[in-house]
Amino acid sequence: MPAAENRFKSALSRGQLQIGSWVGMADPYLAEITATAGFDWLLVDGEHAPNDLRTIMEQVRVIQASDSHPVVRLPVGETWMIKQVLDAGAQSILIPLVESAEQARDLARAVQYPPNGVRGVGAALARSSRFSGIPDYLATADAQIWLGVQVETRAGLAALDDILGVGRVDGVFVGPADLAADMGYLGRYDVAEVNDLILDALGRIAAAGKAPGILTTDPAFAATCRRAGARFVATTIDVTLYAQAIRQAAQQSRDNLADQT
Ligand SMILES: O=C(O)C(=O)C[C@H](O)[C@@H](O)CO
Repeated sequence: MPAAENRFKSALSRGQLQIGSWVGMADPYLAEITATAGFDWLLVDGEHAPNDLRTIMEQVRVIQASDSHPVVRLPVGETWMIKQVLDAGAQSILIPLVESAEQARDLARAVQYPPNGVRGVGAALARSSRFSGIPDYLATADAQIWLGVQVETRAGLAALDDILGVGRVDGVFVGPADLAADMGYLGRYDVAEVNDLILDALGRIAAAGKAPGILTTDPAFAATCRRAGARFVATTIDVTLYAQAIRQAAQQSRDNLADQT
């Protein structure tokens, strides 16, 4: 029996649009609720949400039991961290702040077993192999891992063509918040100069045969990114969605009941 098919990777390689949401609540119960929403993929955020290996694994587990696919974003592309989340059963990972082909090549090695890579061999006792329940795991795991890298600085964009030349990189996510900050527009998402660079990058990524990705909660910009070639598109962040909704609910209740005495 081989490693489970990575449906996100298969869909992207067929050119299919994958619509996703950020999952930053750092809680499996809430991830399970989000996994009922019908997104193609959910980003379990280990970079900016207060997650550790166990909370990531628990969220991966509940999302894998749904029709959505978990993508784990690590805080940094360390080989040992990548090994741990892959052993915990993640098949898709996204690594922030990649600025060179050398860095991308290191990541490519980290997601593969020898001789192609350096992933440590311990799956026999890990969730990834169903605790040795997948006899062909070691021989088939590499092919089902999806590696995405984030290009989100001017240095990263300058190295984009080199990064795209790294065969084992499957997708490139352009990070609008970090790119804007790097360009001197901290906290701004409406700067034409930044958006033009994002759209240009998405087109170059698509032209290189890789999956281009983006996160934007602006529907009009999401549509523009899609037209520029974006294939994995996150349109929602659970934390901000909840924060807005609960604040609005509180205000509406206050407005409704204020004059009723
Ligand atoms: O640069 C970006 O944009 C991202 O990398 C995504 C953010 O980290 C996301 O958490 C929203 O701010």
